[in-house]
Amino acid sequence: MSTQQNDPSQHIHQPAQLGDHSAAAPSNSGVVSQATRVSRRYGEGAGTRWALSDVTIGFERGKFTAIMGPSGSGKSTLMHVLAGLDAPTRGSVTLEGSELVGLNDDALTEIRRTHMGFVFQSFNLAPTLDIRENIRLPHSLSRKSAPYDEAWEAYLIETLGLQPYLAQRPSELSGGQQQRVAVARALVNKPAVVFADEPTGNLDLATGREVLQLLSTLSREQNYSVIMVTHDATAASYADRVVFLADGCISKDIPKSTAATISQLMLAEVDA
Ligand SMILES: Nc1ncnc2c1ncn2[C@@H]1O[C@H](COP(=O)(O)OP(=O)(O)OP(=O)(O)O)[C@@H](O)[C@H]1O
Repeated sequence: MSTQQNDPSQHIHQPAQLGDHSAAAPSNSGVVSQATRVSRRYGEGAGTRWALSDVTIGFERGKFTAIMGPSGSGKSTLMHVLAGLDAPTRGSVTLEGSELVGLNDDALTEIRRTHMGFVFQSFNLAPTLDIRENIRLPHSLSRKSAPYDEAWEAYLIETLGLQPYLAQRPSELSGGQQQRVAVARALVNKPAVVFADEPTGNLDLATGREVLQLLSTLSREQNYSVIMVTHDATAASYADRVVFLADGCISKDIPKSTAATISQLMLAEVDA
């Protein structure tokens, strides 16, 4: 991997402010999550590292995108910035046309609970809650005044095959079962976007495929966007689009491809 860094400070760009969506996709477009000229710097002086350098990318509703790239290329930073978990040094990040940059932590937390879902490699279920309580957690924690959609919960439980486990604790379930609970929890508030960080990393091959198939089918059916960070070319082959990062920049952006093609492109990135 090249250590050459693209210094985005050469670009003069003022981030859009709250209510000013001039730099963002309009909310009625197909783009649900958008980063515009986003840079993220870590450290100062000689130790400066640009984890992201002037990245512009939009993610469409109903589309499943995989983000790939060598270790240290900026995948997690991009996902964290898109989810409002990390603030960019420069640039604009919008969700459904609304600016996230500049919002305080409480506002970002509420947006994450009501408009985003998260699926992690390590499942991250609450160990003391039973499965039904875990599925309902994003709704219980949010200030959302909308009534809980029992029919939607029932659909998720049925589709994900969770009925037999509802009264159990996460530790009593297998990894695959726990990840299906995490998928239900991620979808319970009908998010605009689901962020998945290596969602199959702790699953066997068959269970991993099942989880990816569910994420992909549900995103199409329910019209939410999935943004998945992965090192696994097979997992990325379930996506409608594969974006490659290298040294904090987007190096390739391709439509749905086979695992073999994605592997070859990944190898080319590592060798570059
Ligand atoms: N909190 C931090 N402090 C300092 N540098 C950081 C921090 N987080 C990330 N970086 C640096 O930013 C760059 C991008 O990191 P990032 O975690 O986004 O890469 P990644 O592609 O997700 O890597 P991996 O595949 O290994 O998880 C790396 O050089 C990393 O060392």
